[in-house]
Amino acid sequence: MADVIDGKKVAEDVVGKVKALTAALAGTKPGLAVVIVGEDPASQVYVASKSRTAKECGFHSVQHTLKAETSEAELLGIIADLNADSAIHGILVQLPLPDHIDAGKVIQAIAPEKDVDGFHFINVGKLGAGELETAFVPCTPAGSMLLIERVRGKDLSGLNAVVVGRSNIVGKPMANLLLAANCTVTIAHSRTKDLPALARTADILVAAVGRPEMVKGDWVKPGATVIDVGINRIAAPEKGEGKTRLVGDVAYAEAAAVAGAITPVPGGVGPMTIAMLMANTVISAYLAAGLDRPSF
Ligand SMILES: NC(=O)C1=CN([C@@H]2O[C@H](COP(=O)(O)OP(=O)(O)OC[C@H]3O[C@@H](n4cnc5c(N)ncnc54)[C@H](OP(=O)(O)O)[C@@H]3O)[C@@H](O)[C@H]2O)C=CC1
Ligand SMILES: Nc1nc(=O)c2c([nH]1)NC[C@@H]1CN(c3ccc(C(=O)N[C@@H](CCC(=O)O)C(=O)O)cc3)C=[N+]21
Repeated sequence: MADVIDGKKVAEDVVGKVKALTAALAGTKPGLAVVIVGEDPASQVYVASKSRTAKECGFHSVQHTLKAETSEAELLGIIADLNADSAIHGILVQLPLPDHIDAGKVIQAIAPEKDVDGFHFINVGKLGAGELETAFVPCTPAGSMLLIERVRGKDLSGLNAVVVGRSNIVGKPMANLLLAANCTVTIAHSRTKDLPALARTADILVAAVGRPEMVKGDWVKPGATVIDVGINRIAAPEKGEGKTRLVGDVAYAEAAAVAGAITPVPGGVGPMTIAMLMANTVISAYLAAGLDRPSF
């Protein structure tokens, strides 16, 4: 049976480090602004969790909850204000945005030095160029890398990594991080041929697809490290009528019988995403104060 990678525990370690760095930052508090447009209930849960963790870290935390009808111009105005506010070191605009707002335009309006999501082209470019020392790396892939390092150590040289999914938020930055760590990386997507056979070549298999339990046990190489990024809410009639539960993109029980180590859902990558947002924000505050960049 695979070792279960305890993302909650590793996230607590990261948050503990953020707290200590915050306490050591004389004079200023790291400031995080989270902007949410509309009332998507899942988004509300994540945003509440981000604000709670930010307060726990000792941050100055502000949340802008805007009506679903908010115009793009209004949102861009708020971002301009946050860009200019010296008490704010990190700005996160919760995605997805309503259809009448151009999400790309909004993301590129965030000052790159406050882009703690790592979605601005400046940060995307730095990651692509391997400039990890100065980039903000997207939180989910950054957190996934810390989990992989906990299992395999920091030296991932020569390992075969397969990333299933090529989104700008997860798949592509994940692949770039694994490449920077000297893995041999393959990115798979909806047009990939014989995905099960490709997945079986992976020493490190990352699933970021958004399809409940798609990755089966016989897709997993014995002993592989499996990182399940997927968060899917599905019906759970066994828990009662109308009840739901969270599952990943990996058929957990089957995969755990074969893998060397695996992340659960919930309690795997999800908590790491929030922890790395705090890490990026404290990094931003240190840089703004002219201090050395802390590492995680
Ligand atoms: N734990 C966390 O903190 C986070 C979790 N998530 C979760 O991760 C998952 C992925 O998110 P995200 O990257 O934003 O999703 P996207 O929908 O943006 O991307 C999904 C990717 O999966 C690929 N794909 C879809 N179907 C298949 C298939 N049948 N076979 C192979 N590849 C396929 C798509 O391919 P193509 O490009 O060809 O369409 C695409 O590249 C979701 O469940 C999301 O909820 C996301 C962010 C944070
Ligand atoms: N600009 C932006 N940045 C994001 O990072 C971002 C976003 N938009 N939009 C939505 C996705 C999703 N996301 C998650 C964060 C934490 C959990 C998390 O903590 N999950 C818990 C379970 C939570 C539950 O029970 O619902 C877990 O996996 O254990 C999940 C998903 C960040 N995202």
